[in-house]
Amino acid sequence: MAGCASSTEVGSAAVAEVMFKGEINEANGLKQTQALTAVETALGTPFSNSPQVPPPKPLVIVISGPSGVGKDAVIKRLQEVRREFHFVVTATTRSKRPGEVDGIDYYFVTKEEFRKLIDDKELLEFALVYGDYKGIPKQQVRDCISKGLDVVLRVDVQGAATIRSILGSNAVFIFLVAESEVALVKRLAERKTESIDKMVLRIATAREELKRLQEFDYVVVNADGQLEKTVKTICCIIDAEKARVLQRTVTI
Ligand SMILES: Nc1ncnc2c1ncn2[C@@H]1O[C@H](COP(=O)(O)OP(=O)(O)OP(=O)(O)O)[C@@H](O)[C@H]1O
Repeated sequence: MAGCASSTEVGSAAVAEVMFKGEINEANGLKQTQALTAVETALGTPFSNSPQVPPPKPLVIVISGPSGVGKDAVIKRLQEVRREFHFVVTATTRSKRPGEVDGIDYYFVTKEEFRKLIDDKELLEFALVYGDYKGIPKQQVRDCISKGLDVVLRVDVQGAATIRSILGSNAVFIFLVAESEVALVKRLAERKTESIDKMVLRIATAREELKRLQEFDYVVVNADGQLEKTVKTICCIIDAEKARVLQRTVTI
């Protein structure tokens, strides 16, 4: 009977078998360390203590969606719950507003500096917004990736398309939607930042943007009063991306 065998009576493989059947104890004289040595001997190589897989690669996560859907609100909350992420700071040519801090709210640059960034192809994407330029400097993303940090970008749907043309499937693209158009309108109205004309433009644009949903990897519904759930879903997506066998690799 296997339970009665001693280490001198059985071969290494048999000892291993005994051990894994849970039949080893001090009483039968076979110490666990001896058994493990026997397993190693049977295997022919020592047990390895190295991680079984390399650490996950840093991610570039692009959060997009129509105006008013809640991109800023979601990112603000994400910043609170996942402090290890780097939230890219946009460069802008507009002048600093009271309370804004250079390097935290925006990188405030001159039009000449911005033009040089465009000429040097050093922007992931840029847009002219009400006469001022806004863009995402590539260097910030490069610096984070080289330090192994995950990067979160917040862009409109057109901006996401531009980034996709540069990074392809190497970034993770998340499309935020409201639960309905009515909910989106209500959210924009409650924000009280839009005139009627601007609301018309934003909702008409949102309809067009929704048609581009297929270009994204994930869609997350940011339902009314459910900001926490939205952020939790995004965290789950990021965790799942970290567990992918084929990791995305960003090079820019
Ligand atoms: N889940 C939610 N439930 C209720 N209100 C929300 C939710 N998410 C965001 N909001 C509110 O909706 C309004 C629009 O959100 P936010 O400004 O974050 O949208 P945005 O997508 O960043 O818009 P834009 O692209 O125009 O800057 C804000 O007043 C915000 O507080």
